[in-house]
Amino acid sequence: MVFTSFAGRSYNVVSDQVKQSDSFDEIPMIDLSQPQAQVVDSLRDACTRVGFFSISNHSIPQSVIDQVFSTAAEFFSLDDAAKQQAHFKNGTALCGYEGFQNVYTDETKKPDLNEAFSWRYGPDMDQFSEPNKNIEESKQESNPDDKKEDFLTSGQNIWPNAKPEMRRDISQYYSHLGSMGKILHYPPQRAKGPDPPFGIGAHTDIECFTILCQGGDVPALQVLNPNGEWILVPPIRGTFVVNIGDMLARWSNDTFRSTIHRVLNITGQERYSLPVFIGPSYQTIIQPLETCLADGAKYDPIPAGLYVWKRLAISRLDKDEYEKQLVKMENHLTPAINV
Ligand SMILES: O=C(O)CCC(=O)C(=O)O
Ligand SMILES: [Fe+2]
Repeated sequence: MVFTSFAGRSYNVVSDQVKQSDSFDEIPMIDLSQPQAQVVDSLRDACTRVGFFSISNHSIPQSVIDQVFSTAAEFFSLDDAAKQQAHFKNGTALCGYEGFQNVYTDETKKPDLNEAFSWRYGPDMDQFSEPNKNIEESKQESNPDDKKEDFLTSGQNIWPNAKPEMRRDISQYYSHLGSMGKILHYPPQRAKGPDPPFGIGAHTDIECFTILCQGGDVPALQVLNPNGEWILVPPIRGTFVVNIGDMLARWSNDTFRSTIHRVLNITGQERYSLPVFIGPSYQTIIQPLETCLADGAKYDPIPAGLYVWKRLAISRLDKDEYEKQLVKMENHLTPAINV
């Protein structure tokens, strides 16, 4: 069976001929309190063989995690108008609220059965909006000639007016991490029948790596092993799941694996999760590292920001809007590749 992700990656070919030592049937757990050399060995194995691992003893207080999940559940239970006010189409950074079936993640373009809210971190992202100011006030204060309309490097987050404390709780959680964060809500879905929807369709992540917290005890995240079997990532309170994304796979010339995963919530319970996608500065050129070129470079250099923008925009904007914005984004980000 050949399985290409939305990114069209090729090593995600799966077959029943794979040697056992090259496959996996469970997600490794790495205890960060172990001696450093042991942690490094476990990381190397997990990143090169599996592309996914869980971490324990990470030192982020459980109370901060519980608080952000309770804020998330309250936000998703607001009425639709309150959530639409923070819709990503009201901003410039492709961040904000995404309703059910607004986005597709897998290559079949089947809409995802989740709603989500995402934001980015950066000193510029919130400079116009005090915690309780709404987006209209924020827009009036911004200078239209300013480069603030540029995507990614200096766009603005939008926060829902109906829940001002959401920004505080998310920022507190986020200050322990970095890059772009998201909260997702997956309703229970039907288990049987032809062509079932997915909470998130099969995909690989875009940035370098993802740190994901699964809320509650709702097993639904599945990872594809090289034998073509879907392996469950069990939710374990007090741990995070970490997975390699496509940028780090490109950077390491596929030494590190960016592994296909999906969400199927057939537990009958509501599920919430909180991924943070971590990458380099959006001006960085991602080019296979010299130490990983034994088989020749598999990828051309790309500017990180343009890569992220294209991957996000293709499943969120209609064709005309995508083409229109692409020109702007290429102008904004392409010079960096010639440096
Ligand atoms: O909700 C999850 O467990 C996974 C989310 C995910 O894969 C993503 O947002 O890229
Ligand atoms: Fe993902």
